[in-house]
Amino acid sequence: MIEIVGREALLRKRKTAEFSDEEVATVRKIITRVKEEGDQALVAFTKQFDGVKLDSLHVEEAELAEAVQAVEPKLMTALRHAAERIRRFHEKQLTASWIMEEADGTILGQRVHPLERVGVYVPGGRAVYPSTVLMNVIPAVVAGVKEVVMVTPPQPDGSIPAATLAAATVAGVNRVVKVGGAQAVAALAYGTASVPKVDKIVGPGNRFVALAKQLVFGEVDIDSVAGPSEIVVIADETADPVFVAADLLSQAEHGEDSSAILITTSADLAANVQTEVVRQCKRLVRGRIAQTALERYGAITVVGDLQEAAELSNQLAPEHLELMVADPWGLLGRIRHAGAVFLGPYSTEPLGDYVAGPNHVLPTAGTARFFSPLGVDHFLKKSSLLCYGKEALLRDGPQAMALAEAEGLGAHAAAIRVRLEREGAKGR
Ligand SMILES: NC(=O)c1ccc[n+]([C@@H]2O[C@H](COP(=O)([O-])OP(=O)(O)OC[C@H]3O[C@@H](n4cnc5c(N)ncnc54)[C@H](O)[C@@H]3O)[C@@H](O)[C@H]2O)c1
Ligand SMILES: N[C@H](CO)Cc1c[nH]c[nH+]1
Ligand SMILES: [Zn+2]
Repeated sequence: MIEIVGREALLRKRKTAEFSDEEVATVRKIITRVKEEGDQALVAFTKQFDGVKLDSLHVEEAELAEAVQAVEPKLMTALRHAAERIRRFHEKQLTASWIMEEADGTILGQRVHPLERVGVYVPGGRAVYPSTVLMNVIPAVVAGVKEVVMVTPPQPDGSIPAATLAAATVAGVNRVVKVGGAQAVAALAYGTASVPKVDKIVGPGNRFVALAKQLVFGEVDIDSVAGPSEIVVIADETADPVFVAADLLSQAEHGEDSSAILITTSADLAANVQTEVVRQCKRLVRGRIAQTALERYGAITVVGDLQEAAELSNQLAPEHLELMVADPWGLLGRIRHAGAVFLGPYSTEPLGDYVAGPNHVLPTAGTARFFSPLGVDHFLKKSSLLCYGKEALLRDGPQAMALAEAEGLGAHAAAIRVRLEREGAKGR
């Protein structure tokens, strides 16, 4: 079910952030209809794609309170435990405004402000993701965002899973709207009667969601491409095949479009993991999904040494990278592109998905080359601050005028010259 292939074949299985013309056309149509018809389009698409006809897209306060009562106490405890660890990690990311004062009294600086209203996409579809609610919302709350609007697709009975709503309450969401897919992204970008227009849309989702976010970028800001889940494991002969197989399956079970790759220096480990994956997959509730994902986007490859393994992994720039080798800290220095790196046999990826604290919304499809994990910074924006005095103007003004003249921008030069002349200094 998971093939052992050569390096070239493995690279051919690599997923990219590209979309087909057909996908682009579909999502453009959805966006245009939501822009033109507002809630009416949201209701129609929810009927078409989620199979439910809704009279109201709103989740009422009472539904949120009921959800907290409805979920098992064990789950509430886990949500609060995870929320606390996620909050603590993200508080370390806060950046403060700052100023620098020069000897002549010039003050320069940077002011940091939270965004005012953000939209958080929480995937629904085939799985329930309360952890994704925490991971998206807590950094926004830590940053000081005033209003967090959460969108998520309804289930066939029109409800939102209680665990998702309970997580929204724990995390501090202000409003929940029952709508998913590209239509939800369009609603957040342009605003409808039920969905307020936001400044930024964050959160993972399937290809329709990821593409819609890219298409509305510019109208609003977006975080990054966080699409179908991925894992790469680099393992040597010391790795336990049971652990490696379990971790590959942990991401493969997300969806038929997930990818799971093992790069190893040991042919024995490769064969053992292959057998182990088959054995463990049979026991999984979502085994069918994992199996399809592994057939499509899964692979094992044997390389000559760990340096080659690290280079191959850097080429893939995976969302999650596990280093199951004798000296993971030694290998870390060779890793340049990965959304999150897990070191050693006990740092299994699902700990990062749920409770460790770092964000699980990570760049996918090779975009870890340039995108970072979702974090507090995504919810902050900065303004620069400049305050000149007379002395500094006399020093810098002539230099600025020379540059303005080189650019042929006379009014720029004149704005400085009138001040220099007022001070009795020669404008040029
Ligand atoms: N990177 C992360 O942090 C992270 C976290 C959780 C989930 N995920 C990923 O998010 C994805 C969730 O996908 P999902 O599909 O389960 O849920 P989803 O909420 O992303 O998508 C469901 C929506 O897709 C739309 N849709 C479905 N088929 C369509 C079609 N043919 N045309 C137009 N729209 C259509 C529908 O509107 C539906 O509501 C998975 O790939 C999973 O791996 C990633
Ligand atoms: N592994 C996913 C990100 O790729 C996040 C997640 C949510 N729940 C379980 N896992
Ligand atoms: Zn996961």
